[in-house]
Amino acid sequence: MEEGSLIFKNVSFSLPAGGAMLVQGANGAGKTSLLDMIVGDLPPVAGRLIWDSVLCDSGGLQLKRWEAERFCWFEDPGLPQITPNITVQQQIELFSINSNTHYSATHVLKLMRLWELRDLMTNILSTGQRKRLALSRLALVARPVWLLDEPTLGLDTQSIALLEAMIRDHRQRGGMLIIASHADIALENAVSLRM
Ligand SMILES: Nc1ncnc2c1ncn2[C@@H]1O[C@H](COP(=O)(O)OP(=O)(O)OP(=O)(O)O)[C@@H](O)[C@H]1O
Repeated sequence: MEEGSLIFKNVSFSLPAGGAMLVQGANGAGKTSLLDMIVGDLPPVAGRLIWDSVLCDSGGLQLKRWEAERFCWFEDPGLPQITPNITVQQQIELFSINSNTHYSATHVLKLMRLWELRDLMTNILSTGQRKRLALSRLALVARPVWLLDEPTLGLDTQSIALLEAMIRDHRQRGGMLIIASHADIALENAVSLRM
């Protein structure tokens, strides 16, 4: 993209508590950029984001503060969230620090099929195993909005089913979800946004 060119326009959506939106579009359509905008990493040229009837201006700092409080950001491949040279269990415990989790570390290790791997160093995990470890942060950090960018890449069928179950649980608790994905993922009553 040349500097100053428009990636997308006329994008509008609203989400209620428990709502989900699936963002789809060709490579380069702007799906990741939209998620960056919501977080506040990328100020929009025009437009507005309203949260709980409060207008968020495009000040990145303000939205970054929101990110810390309100969002759980998961970006493929999720690897920056994984700390090298510690065990899987230690990583789960790190994710749990200062979190208001609904679950124990043991529960999440079992839930994410990481229990057998708990003493392995994060460096030697396979792609899908690392991805499952990164996704376990979703269960450990209770946030009202999940922003997921291609979360199923590298996951086997069983792990995708796990993710779908986590999403259902999150939504039943009133959590919201915005997901950019090229893959089919089971989402009941999801709003679809085509870019
Ligand atoms: N930091 C940046 N500076 C300049 N252009 C960028 C930057 N980040 C992304 N772009 C461009 O913005 C456009 C949208 O990129 P984006 O990553 O949002 O697309 P996407 O829909 O998520 O694509 P994909 O399906 O391939 O992941 C692309 O043309 C990309 O090259």
